[in-house]
Amino acid sequence: MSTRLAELKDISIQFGDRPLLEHINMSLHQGEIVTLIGPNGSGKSTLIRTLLGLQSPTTGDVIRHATLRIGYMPQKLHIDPTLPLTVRHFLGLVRGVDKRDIRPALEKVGIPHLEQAQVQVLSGGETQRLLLARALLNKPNLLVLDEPVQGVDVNGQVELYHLIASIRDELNCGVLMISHDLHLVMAQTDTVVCINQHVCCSGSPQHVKGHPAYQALFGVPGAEDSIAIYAHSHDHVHDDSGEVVEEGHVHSASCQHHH
Ligand SMILES: Nc1ncnc2c1ncn2[C@@H]1O[C@H](COP(=O)(O)OP(=O)(O)OP(=O)(O)O)[C@@H](O)[C@H]1O
Repeated sequence: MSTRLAELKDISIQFGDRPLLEHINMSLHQGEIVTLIGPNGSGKSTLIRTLLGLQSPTTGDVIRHATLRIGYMPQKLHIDPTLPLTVRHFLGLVRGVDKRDIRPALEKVGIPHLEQAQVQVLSGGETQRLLLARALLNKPNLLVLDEPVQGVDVNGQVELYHLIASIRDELNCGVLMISHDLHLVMAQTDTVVCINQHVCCSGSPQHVKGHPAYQALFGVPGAEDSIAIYAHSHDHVHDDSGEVVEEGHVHSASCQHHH
């Protein structure tokens, strides 16, 4: 059994009187890649922010192992476009960074040739690699990646997921990441957690892909017409057969949370 790094225990989050997350349980281990998947606005980033301590849960606990060191890759790079800033300088801004670690981090993510490039001119894929390099500078044992393949074409996404898996192999770190495409990420993930307010289903990618709750949200593989990942409207919820339920969440035997 690998070392447990962190645990989310019965996390619920409410904004005003709107419940966003309900009774989420999740564990993160050394050497394991966990992928969070769920519709837009389902609370994935909020859950990650809760793990990071940036968001307080309404109820529930975040348990962090004493040795936990998180390397966080945010969803977006916010940089003033008029500010001249090289890749090397950008990484040098990380608090407590040892400048000797910059070059190896860039090598690890495959962009050492961009050390002197301006960050504003990087392509989508290069920008994501830079953010990944920054997350690695802290010598983390848990990488937390909020949509690491954002703004990258399909081939680039596959490459990035391979890169993340090879970094996991090399560092034996844990990884928690958000993805929008189970099919692209499934070869490089150990565990998938599908959330839509609560944990709809979780387990191996194969298990989740075949689960009715996943299929209700993302469509049945092969039935192209029913795939509606981005067109999905969330003013309603589904039960596990995919039926639309007007109000509230309907519990069923496949729900993996406490009733
Ligand atoms: N501090 C906050 N106060 C009020 N509402 C918030 C707060 N933080 C997040 N929300 C709301 O919670 C919802 C979920 O946001 P979140 O970014 O966690 O979803 P997500 O699953 O990561 O979405 P996406 O896939 O679109 O990135 C959004 O409607 C957001 O506006």
